[in-house]
Amino acid sequence: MTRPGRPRCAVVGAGGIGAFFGAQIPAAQGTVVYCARRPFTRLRVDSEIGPFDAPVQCLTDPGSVPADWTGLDWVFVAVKAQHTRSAAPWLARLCSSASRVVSLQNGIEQRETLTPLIGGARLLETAVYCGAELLEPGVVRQRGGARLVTEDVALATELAELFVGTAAVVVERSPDFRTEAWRKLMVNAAANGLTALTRKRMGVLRVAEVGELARAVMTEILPLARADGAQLTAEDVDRALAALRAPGSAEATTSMYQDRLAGRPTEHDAIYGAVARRAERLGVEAPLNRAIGALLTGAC
Ligand SMILES: NC(=O)C1=CN([C@@H]2O[C@H](COP(=O)(O)OP(=O)(O)OC[C@H]3O[C@@H](n4cnc5c(N)ncnc54)[C@H](OP(=O)(O)O)[C@@H]3O)[C@@H](O)[C@H]2O)C=CC1
Ligand SMILES: CC(C)(CO)C(=O)C(=O)O
Repeated sequence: MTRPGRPRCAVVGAGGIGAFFGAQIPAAQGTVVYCARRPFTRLRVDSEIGPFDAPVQCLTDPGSVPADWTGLDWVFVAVKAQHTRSAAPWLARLCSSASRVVSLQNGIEQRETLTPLIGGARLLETAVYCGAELLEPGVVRQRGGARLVTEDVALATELAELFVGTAAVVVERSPDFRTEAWRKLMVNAAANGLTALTRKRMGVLRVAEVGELARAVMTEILPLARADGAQLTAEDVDRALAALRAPGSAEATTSMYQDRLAGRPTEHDAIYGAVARRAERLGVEAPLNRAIGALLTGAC
């Protein structure tokens, strides 16, 4: 239930993104509990504005969620897509129709996946632009800006209010979230797989042949995105590629690169698998995206 006073928030998956955005909620705006696999007792974020510590309350067992927390005000989902099902017990304990759930996950299938797991809660999807990495439980390194693009709905306004007073987070409401979701998927399809497969940072896209491959991967997505109602054009590909290849991005990593380097499973199904499924459904070809997905499946 929504209680008087500060909203209560939970972050399910206290990794780079979950811990970073949880730490950005000012204490005056809400209390945050982290639902994690590995416990931590302090939360330190190292960002370009300097390191700061955030208050920590961490749980590692969904069974330990107090009964009166069901219907928590805000629940942020920040596990990798392949772990959403394993996080279902947290969502079952925390969510009711009174809750607001924010997906911070990459991909275009969050609504489909999360809706059956969140007890009728209102769901806000986001496209997350933020480079964050969990160095160890409770220690996050974040670089560059932190932007959440959402639908232009009342829930997004409430989300923006939660971050009032936090210069580090921008919540941008878009009148055309479908286009924004596909734009983000297109960026992920170009950047995540190619950095993960080459095991190189974003600067690898500045290699001419790799940059051309990234362009082809994104261009292949255009007709699919348009068949799905998104308004993306070749200029969007140009802009996205220019941003990915900017000299200032060369040292940036991607979440998939981080997982590949650490020997963890990668989130390829939420990116390339999603492209393949949508292509199948809409009768569009996507051989390059399928090939990258297949390579990552083999690599993991
Ligand atoms: N990192 C980035 O820069 C960006 C990431 N994203 C997206 O954000 C989402 C989160 O990514 P990111 O933060 O990088 O991922 P991380 O792997 O850093 O964090 C995910 C966290 O979820 C935890 N987890 C996994 N399963 C469970 C479970 N069943 N219950 C509780 N916790 C669990 C993991 O635990 P453990 O630590 O034990 O593995 C990990 O700490 C992804 O969808 C990603 O694509 C989007 C934009 C940028
Ligand atoms: C766009 C990018 C590369 C960083 O925000 C990302 O979404 C990721 O690392 O998964």
